[in-house]
Amino acid sequence: MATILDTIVKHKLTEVRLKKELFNISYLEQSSLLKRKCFSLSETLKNSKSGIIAEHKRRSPSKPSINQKLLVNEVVLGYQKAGACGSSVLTDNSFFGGSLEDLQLARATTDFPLLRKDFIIDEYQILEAKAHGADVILLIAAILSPLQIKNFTNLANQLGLEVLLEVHNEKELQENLNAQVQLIGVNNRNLKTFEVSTQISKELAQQIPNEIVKISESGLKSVDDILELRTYGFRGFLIGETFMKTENPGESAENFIKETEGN
Ligand SMILES: O=C(O)c1ccccc1NCC(=O)[C@H](O)[C@H](O)COP(=O)(O)O
Repeated sequence: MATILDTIVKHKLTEVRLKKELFNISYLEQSSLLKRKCFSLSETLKNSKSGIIAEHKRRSPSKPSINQKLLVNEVVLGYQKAGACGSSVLTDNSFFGGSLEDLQLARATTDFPLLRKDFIIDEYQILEAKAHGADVILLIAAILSPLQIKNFTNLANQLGLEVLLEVHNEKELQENLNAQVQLIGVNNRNLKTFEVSTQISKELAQQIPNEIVKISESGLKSVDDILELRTYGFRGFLIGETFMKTENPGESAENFIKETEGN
């Protein structure tokens, strides 16, 4: 049976092919954002006490409606004021209701690291990420070969972008340890069943080399989750729904961050 990732990737292949026909590389090269020096998420996390990366997320395959009404620029500005280390902005439209315009609005409003959260399967999307204001791209090991991850990382790094490599099991991690990424994220959400457990972060933590910043992603709800994962060496924590499901995600993030910094 096809998994949600299979479905998303199938859709993404068509989406990117059509986009490349409509807007070729020289169109992206006109963006003034391409010349910009990126903010470093890995350095920000190394120097942060809380390590929170707060996500803008309207909906997802596991939650059809999280928060559809707030403006992306207000949300990410709230996150920056709250003291988050950066923000993740979903740019996939079909499954998450996000867009590249969201990323560009977030860039225009903030001056902290922005992660383009999407399903990258083509080099075109990496240039597109920088051209719309991203500092970091996500590469998902479950949908790419180790060679693609190496090549995509090289291109991203040449553009000044950092790479967050997402893994969910030992094989995905071990196969890609030499890819030269700056950040490795362990996804606590099983994308086949949508079950969430921080157990996988705890199991894989020791296998991630110390020079790569460790991030735990998804399903993080409480300050206790953060305090426990810190003891396993995690420096970054990607949180979406816990903040986005509230009326004021910035305020929720601020309270959460204050509590993590106090402990
Ligand atoms: O969130 C989903 O349902 C999902 C489904 C399929 C692929 C990816 C998915 N999520 C993307 C993410 O990585 C999360 O948005 C991110 O880690 C934040 O997670 P959470 O704090 O649980 O909202």
